[in-house]
Amino acid sequence: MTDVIEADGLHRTYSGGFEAVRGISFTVPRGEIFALLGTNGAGKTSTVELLEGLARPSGGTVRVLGHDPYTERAAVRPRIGMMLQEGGFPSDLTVAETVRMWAGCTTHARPTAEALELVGLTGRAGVRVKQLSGGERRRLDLALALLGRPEVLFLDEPTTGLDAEGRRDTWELVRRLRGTGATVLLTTHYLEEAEALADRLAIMHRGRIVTAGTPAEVTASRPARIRFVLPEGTGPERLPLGLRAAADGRRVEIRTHALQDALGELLGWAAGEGVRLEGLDARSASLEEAFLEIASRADDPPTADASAAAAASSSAPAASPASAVSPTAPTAADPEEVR
Ligand SMILES: Nc1ncnc2c1ncn2[C@@H]1O[C@H](COP(=O)(O)OP(=O)(O)OP(=O)(O)O)[C@@H](O)[C@H]1O
Repeated sequence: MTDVIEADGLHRTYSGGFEAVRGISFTVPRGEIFALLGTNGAGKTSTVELLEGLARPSGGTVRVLGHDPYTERAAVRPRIGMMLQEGGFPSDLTVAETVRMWAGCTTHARPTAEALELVGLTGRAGVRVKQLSGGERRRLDLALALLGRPEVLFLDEPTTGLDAEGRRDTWELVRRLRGTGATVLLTTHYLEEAEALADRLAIMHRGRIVTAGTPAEVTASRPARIRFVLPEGTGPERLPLGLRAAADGRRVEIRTHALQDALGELLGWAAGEGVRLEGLDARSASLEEAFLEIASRADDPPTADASAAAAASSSAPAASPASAVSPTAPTAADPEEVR
């Protein structure tokens, strides 16, 4: 499969010297949905803007559809769709007028009715933008991003502000677009969104990719968890040796990479001893746990990023130690950003 997005050792340093993106590398093949996750301020939007060609990296290279999206903008722009975190529309235009205005600047634009239908805004065509709800504005944003039938779609938090139904409609639409061969890179704060949609994902923290891979690969490295409460009079010391994990009084939590074995041992012991395990709950690791563990980390040394991400996904290599520079060491000067 051809890689339509290639980021190699990307850095972005803002004026003032703050390095928001610290040497990240990943590739996205054609027809894949790739999600960038991370805490607030992790550098997702800063990265997406580099991929969209809205800013020039201060280090490293970006290729979208084989071109540099910043220096070869004319070659890339007609083939990509962008949904920024905050779209700015003239608020007095109606929804349909907004789409028509945008269509005027788009090569081979979809008909207005088709674009509105895709995002479920047909019934709101005559409504002024200022009267739309936040979720409807997000959908209008999406309609504009889809107008030019893009081969590559960048969606920065596409479902923020949408209700549960709107979110699911958007997921369905994104899947349909993938079905037509589009490549989608999205950022999201919703872990279930990444889990439901993404073929692969990367979790960013403080400007670096800490882990990357399929949702299953990312969670596989985390231990599963068994929780239960022992009955009165049964102390955790009575548990089989291998299961005497972190116990807080009668409350027991066991973390294990062999869930079936541990659960089998526990249930066998409970049956043999006639012990009832209250509130027994066994679950595999979730993306949320992986995310929270990463989010709680202090600023890791760059080398830790490289090994973690490389282990998680060979196709999404992390920053090489050589390319990870000090956050206070900008490479050049520029009025708006250090390039
Ligand atoms: N123009 C700017 N000048 C200086 N610093 C900036 C600028 N834009 C963003 N930053 C900083 O860069 C860091 C990364 O911001 P970015 O918006 O890329 O993060 P994010 O992962 O998209 O966060 P969020 O989830 O909150 O949208 C933040 O610390 C932010 O304050």
